[in-house]
Amino acid sequence: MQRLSRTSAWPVHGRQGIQVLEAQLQACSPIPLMGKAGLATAQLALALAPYAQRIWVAAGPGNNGGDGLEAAMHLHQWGKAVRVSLLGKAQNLPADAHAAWQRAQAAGVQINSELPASWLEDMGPLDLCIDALLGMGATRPLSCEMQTWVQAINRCPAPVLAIDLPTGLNPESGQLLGDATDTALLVQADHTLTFIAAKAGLFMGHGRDACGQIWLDCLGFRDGISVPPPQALLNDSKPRPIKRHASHKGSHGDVAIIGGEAMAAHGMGMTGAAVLAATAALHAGAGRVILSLLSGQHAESVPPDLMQREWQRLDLEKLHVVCGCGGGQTVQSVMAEVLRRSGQLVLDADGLNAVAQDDKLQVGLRQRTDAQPTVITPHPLEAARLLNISTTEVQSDRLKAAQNLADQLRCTVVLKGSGTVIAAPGQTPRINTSGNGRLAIGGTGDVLAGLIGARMAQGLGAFDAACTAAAQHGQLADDWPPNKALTASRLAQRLA
Ligand SMILES: NC(=O)C1=CN([C@@H]2O[C@H](COP(=O)(O)OP(=O)(O)OC[C@H]3O[C@@H](n4cnc5c(N)ncnc54)[C@H](OP(=O)(O)O)[C@@H]3O)[C@@H](O)[C@H]2O)[C@@H](O)CC1
Ligand SMILES: [K+]
Repeated sequence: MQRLSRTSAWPVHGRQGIQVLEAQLQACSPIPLMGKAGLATAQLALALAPYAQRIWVAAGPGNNGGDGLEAAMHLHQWGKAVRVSLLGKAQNLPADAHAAWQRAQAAGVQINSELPASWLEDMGPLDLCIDALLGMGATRPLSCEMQTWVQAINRCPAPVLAIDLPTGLNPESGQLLGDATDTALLVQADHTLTFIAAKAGLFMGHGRDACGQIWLDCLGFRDGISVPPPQALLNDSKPRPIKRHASHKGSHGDVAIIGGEAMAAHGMGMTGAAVLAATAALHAGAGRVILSLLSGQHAESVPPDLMQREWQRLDLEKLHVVCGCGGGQTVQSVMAEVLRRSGQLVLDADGLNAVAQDDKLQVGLRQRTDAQPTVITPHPLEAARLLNISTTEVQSDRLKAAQNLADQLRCTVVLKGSGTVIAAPGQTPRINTSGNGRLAIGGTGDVLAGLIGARMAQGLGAFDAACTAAAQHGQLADDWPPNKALTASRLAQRLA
């Protein structure tokens, strides 16, 4: 068993991949995998809460419940006061889970079909709750009874350990089951012990909030098991590019930021977005950073390190261009030329909206050559516009949406949001695991675009630059002092 960390590119598998692995693991295991899963759960429970005496296991009607029954048996045998609430009838449990129920009963575990309220008084306050209601078999909206049980777990003041995944979570998308929107219908776990392989839903959407610390037990994985291609890899953190002594400003690339129209349609000046992207590129170590405001004006009060130049005077072929940031409608008029001429390109925000609205620009993006790598950084709504689907469809399969976009537009895609996905043609997508809700403020996307531009300028390929930048951007937010406000400008200035 291991704590999933950010230092390794863990493979992520969907239902089918897990089933393929499961069958092979079971074939070479002398005991049912459920026995291993239950023992691992009990061991983790003991390690997390060594002094816990009173433990409640909420067990569901399938094999996830079976894992819970196995865990309950071990914890009972180790001297804990364990109560199991079983949702459903024991005779309806699948075979392995039924066998686990029989073993737990024979060992003397107290199993009933009620929620704790009625029996808690004679037991005293709970020390730990184990969520074994639903796992990989969760495919439909929560039944009313299941909803009540989920809410009971969430009311429980004790820490919660979820088995395989928190109940209520769609294991593949990270959304709530059945497209529910009320997060009260999702177990909020402190720890999640997942089996066989990491699942995408744990790292995306609501999964990021609901899982707590994620642990993985591969249930006896060994050499010789044939592993299907993963759906994705977790985006491991990477070292920053090293700047050699024997280098000069020209060695670290020139980034140009094109954006910031004078007065956007809604009446607000948008130069700030471009300045943020430029500041990010500067602090991330690009050799030179040029700010080209579409307002045609020179911005006052920007760092003196930034050069300012009209976009028409830029040598686009030689530059790492970041285009879009606050460009409003004005950016539309420059897009064709930017797409055709820019050496390397990051497209963000208004640049993407311009592409979404204009088929010719989409053709222009697709026609960029291999020598003109491009990264686009849509949030879910921008991705939906580009794919001509709804935001809900994007969010229900973020991996697929990012990959479709990458294949259609022949570029690297950074699909932002909870569990940023990085995809490119011919690459296994990455799911970024750093970052948190403090990044959900205006301007942080501009900072990310500027950072990607800087990493490309320093010599990373488009996909690597996107992966490195996403990891670093999120990590900065994770390391941010809790009592200090995180703003986009501060974020840009903390880059290195
Ligand atoms: N197989 C193995 O080798 C191993 C499996 N392992 C463990 O098994 C787990 C997968 O088990 P699983 O496939 O039995 O699914 P599980 O999540 O328990 O749920 C199925 C039950 O729930 C019900 N149900 C579904 N949705 C519902 C809803 N919304 N609201 C209410 N009810 C709902 C569903 O009813 P149905 O939809 O069929 O009517 C059915 O009765 C996996 O996550 C891991 O923990 C480990 O031990 C390792 C080895
Ligand atoms: K569970």
